[in-house]
Amino acid sequence: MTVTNQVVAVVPAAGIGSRMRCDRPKQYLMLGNKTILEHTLQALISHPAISRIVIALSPQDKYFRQLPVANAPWLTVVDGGTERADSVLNALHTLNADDWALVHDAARPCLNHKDVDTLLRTMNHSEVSGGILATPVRDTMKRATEASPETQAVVDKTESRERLWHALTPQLFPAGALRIALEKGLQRKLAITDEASAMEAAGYRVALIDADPANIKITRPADMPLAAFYLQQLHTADRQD
Ligand SMILES: Nc1ccn([C@@H]2O[C@H](COP(=O)(O)OP(=O)(O)OP(=O)(O)O)[C@@H](O)[C@H]2O)c(=O)n1
Ligand SMILES: C[C@](O)(CO)[C@H](O)COP(=O)(O)O
Repeated sequence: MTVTNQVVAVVPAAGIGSRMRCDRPKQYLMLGNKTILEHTLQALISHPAISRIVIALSPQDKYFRQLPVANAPWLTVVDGGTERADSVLNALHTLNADDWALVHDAARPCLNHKDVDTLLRTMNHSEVSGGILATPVRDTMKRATEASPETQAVVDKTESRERLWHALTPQLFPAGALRIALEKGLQRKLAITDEASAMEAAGYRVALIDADPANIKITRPADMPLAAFYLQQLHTADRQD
């Protein structure tokens, strides 16, 4: 794959944010003077390698059209699907097969450009088919026993954290190969929770890029003050660069 092929950002933003337990989908919660989604879109479109973003929105989304970015010329909107993978697949149908798809969660606004630069360099590595931002696990990992929501969770066993990483986003793959891998993974009813899992199931090698753990996915209420802090740190660093 050559670097002249276009890099298109794909942003799955059709979730309801149930774990955030708030009055709107979490991507529309405010962080400072913008919504989480606006911060994420800005982090992507301000990178020099990204000229277009395809965003997947819920067909019932009533918030997005109120945002100034809704009419951006570099933005294509598609319908999201039942699962995140369905939303990504719908977006991929608007890309050329030889585009590079840089898939990034709407719920991850604290993305820094240095990590994107490192990820883009995997496009030139012949021994992998793409790559993902990731961070090594730091804590001891416990597997719980089967339990009902009412019972106290107890440890079944301690899992080895040897070579164990948290997968983050963006995840970068050739759009054509990713589309086929996602279609096959969904047909096989595999648990496709990120793009890499579909590519792995299709037999591809995926690079792990050791990235800034500040690139958190805002999932639960406790993530909001942390994301606000990391965004402030990012903007301070940008002003100093
Ligand atoms: N059918 C879906 C489900 C999720 N997403 C997006 O995928 C990203 C990561 O998903 P997650 O953090 O799980 O978001 P939600 O599904 O909204 O959260 P929850 O699981 O708490 O409902 C989010 O930007 C979300 O908007 C999507 O585009 N389409
Ligand atoms: C894609 C992802 O952010 C990588 O960690 C994660 O799999 C999304 O999972 P979710 O359950 O859809 O939030």
